[in-house]
Amino acid sequence: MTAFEEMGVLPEIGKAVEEMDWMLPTDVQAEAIPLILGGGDVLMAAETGSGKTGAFCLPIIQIVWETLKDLEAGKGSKIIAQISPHWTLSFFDRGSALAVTPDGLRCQSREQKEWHGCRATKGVQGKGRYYYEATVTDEGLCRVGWSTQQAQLDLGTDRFGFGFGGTGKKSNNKQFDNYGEAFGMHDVIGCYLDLDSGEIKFSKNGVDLGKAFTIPQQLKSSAFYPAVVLKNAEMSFNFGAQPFKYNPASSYIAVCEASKENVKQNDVGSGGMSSQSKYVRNAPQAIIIEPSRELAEQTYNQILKFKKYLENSAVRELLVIGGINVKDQISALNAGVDIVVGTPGRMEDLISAGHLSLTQCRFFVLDEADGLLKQGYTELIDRLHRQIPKITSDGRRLQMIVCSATLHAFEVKKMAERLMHFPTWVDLKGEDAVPETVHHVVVMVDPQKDTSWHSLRRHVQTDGVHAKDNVRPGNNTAETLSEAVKMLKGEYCVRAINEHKMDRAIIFCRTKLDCDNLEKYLNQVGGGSRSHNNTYSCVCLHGDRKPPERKANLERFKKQEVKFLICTDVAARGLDITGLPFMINITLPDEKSNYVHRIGRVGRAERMGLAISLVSSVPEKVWYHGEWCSSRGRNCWNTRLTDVGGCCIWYDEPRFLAEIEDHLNVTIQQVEPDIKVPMDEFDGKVIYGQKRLQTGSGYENHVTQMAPAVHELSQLESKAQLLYLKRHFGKDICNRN
Ligand SMILES: Nc1ncnc2c1ncn2[C@@H]1O[C@H](COP(=O)(O)OP(=O)(O)OP(=O)(O)O)[C@@H](O)[C@H]1O
Repeated sequence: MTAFEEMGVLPEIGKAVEEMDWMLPTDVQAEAIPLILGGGDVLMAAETGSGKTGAFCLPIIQIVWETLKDLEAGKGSKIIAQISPHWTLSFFDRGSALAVTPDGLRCQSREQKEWHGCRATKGVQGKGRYYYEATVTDEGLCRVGWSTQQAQLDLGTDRFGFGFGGTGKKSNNKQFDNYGEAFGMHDVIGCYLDLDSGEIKFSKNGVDLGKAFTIPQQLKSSAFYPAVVLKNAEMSFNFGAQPFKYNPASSYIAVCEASKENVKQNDVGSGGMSSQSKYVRNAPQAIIIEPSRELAEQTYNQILKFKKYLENSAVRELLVIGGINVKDQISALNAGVDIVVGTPGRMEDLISAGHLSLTQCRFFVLDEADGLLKQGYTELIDRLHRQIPKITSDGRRLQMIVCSATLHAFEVKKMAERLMHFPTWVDLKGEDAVPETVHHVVVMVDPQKDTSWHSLRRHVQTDGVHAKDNVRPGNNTAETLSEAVKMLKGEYCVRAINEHKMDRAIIFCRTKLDCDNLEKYLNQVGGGSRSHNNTYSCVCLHGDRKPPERKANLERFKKQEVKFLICTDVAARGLDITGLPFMINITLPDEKSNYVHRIGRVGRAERMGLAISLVSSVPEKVWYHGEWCSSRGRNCWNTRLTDVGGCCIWYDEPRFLAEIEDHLNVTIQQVEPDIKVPMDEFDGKVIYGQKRLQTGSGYENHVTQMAPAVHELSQLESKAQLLYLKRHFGKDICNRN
């Protein structure tokens, strides 16, 4: 049995995971997998590269697969069998978008355009006077009442159903007439059925609204079932097992107290699901939202690996991102899909056009949740969440899973309060932490001390911010020093590469233009982009590159066809490049959590990594194109500052460095401009990109180090014992010793 199986993971999934060389679950996996398998909402805050993707994908695949197997075998939820002897809403005799809680006493539909209904598991016939209560528990449209088994679930639209709706209308056979008064949130509707006189009536909050219907002669011998129909609404039911909020008139009894000979079982469901609650093809069980295309694709690929040994590979997954033909995605959705992984924009397009349905969704996953919220997707997430039924079609509760290495953001906590139910935090290190496998250092770039920029014959093309300024060596204006920093950073980048003999590194720049300029420069110093011996071969990954190019560039870097990947923060989160040893920050991010994510591209899966950040000691003037910039930066030459209508700001890296240090509660080690990293500063010799060398147990060294302390401790112990003996037995015993 694999370690994963011991946590309850299916053997087929355990086998696939073992094949990936995952022998033991990581800490976050060990905590989160059982919680998700157990049905909980989980907030996962664990450091970069700690295996969060597996922690949510594995249990989701397992539950989705088990549900599919149950459906195939014609089984409903296991919960149903336990509660069927009682009066509840039926799990089977219901519309496809209507969900029922496991106790069968509350139902909900989030479908906005159609009505979805449900009947109770039992009805009454023959004689007697019966009563039950229905309470409105969420805003929306609802109708309650009684119907026979022949009636459609859309109560009141044929002659077999008798309903009372929230707008103050009674309805039977599509005849809607004014009755009583309107009702809404928190109102309790009493539903009366008098089989002796053949009458149906209702009450609102205990007030009798008078006769609503006379039961036609031809239906008198039929069984009548409590029935409800909802449009984006929720109601809870009391058939009499609990005390009623408003007791009925004395001649009426709770419907659940009807004598046996008057009770008729609802026969829909004994043989499986009703035609109305059958599986909907384009309604997946899991929706996983990722902040970037690359990350969505990566998660999708992991799912493919995990499900490899599941029988017939029954679980169908779909990648929903821009850059892929939407028609193909629509036809894949129509063919049937169980797990959808994608970016928010394309996901919402497909949902709002009706191609992707949320009615069967039971897992709503937000990977890199703080990133999604910071990108402005709060409303979209809330909107999608509103559309997902909170109680799933087989009676289970919607599970929401939220994760990131930097989850302790205010907006995440607010969202959790708003959308999640009793979530469990899996938070192994507290506030955002950097993995021990990541060595991170900063190099100050000081153009006043390092004047080598005066005489550079060749340098990286700068972003042009100072094109109209009088910048030249010897003129120590802020603009000149800023331009000097830009030139020096190109040099320091090459120096870092050379010093550490880097043949693989991810390099982060602040803007797309900076990436393009650095790409050109590295290719130039390396001997040209087409040269086979290009020592600085590189590619770019940023938002201005077309999706196929982004994908191809990432692939080339992963396959080690090129040495360097130059990117903006679009690649800061989640990207997993096996054994990546080095990372360079040309400029620090202004968002401190992004520092954690960027440096977390190295030091993953227990391999060591070195992250070097270049930090300018003086302010650097940089582009900042906001919404006010009509071209959003393209060919923009407005070098005035933003506060006077321009598109530039002064970037203060020492301040950002201080903020990052404060946030992480560490002082990041500074190294000299030669970028030599003294190994002893960390923990002995490491080879970046590889797992820490296992030099035995490490105890030999440990014993030598501990020896003086142990000796001192033993002396103290003997002193303490002597003192004790003196106190209790006087001098004699001590002298005898
Ligand atoms: N149990 C395990 N044993 C060995 N390797 C694992 C295990 N779980 C995950 N990994 C590997 O660890 C690496 C990082 O995993 P993953 O990408 O899920 O990290 P993450 O926590 O999501 O990081 P980030 O916060 O950067 O997104 C991957 O290469 C993955 O294959």
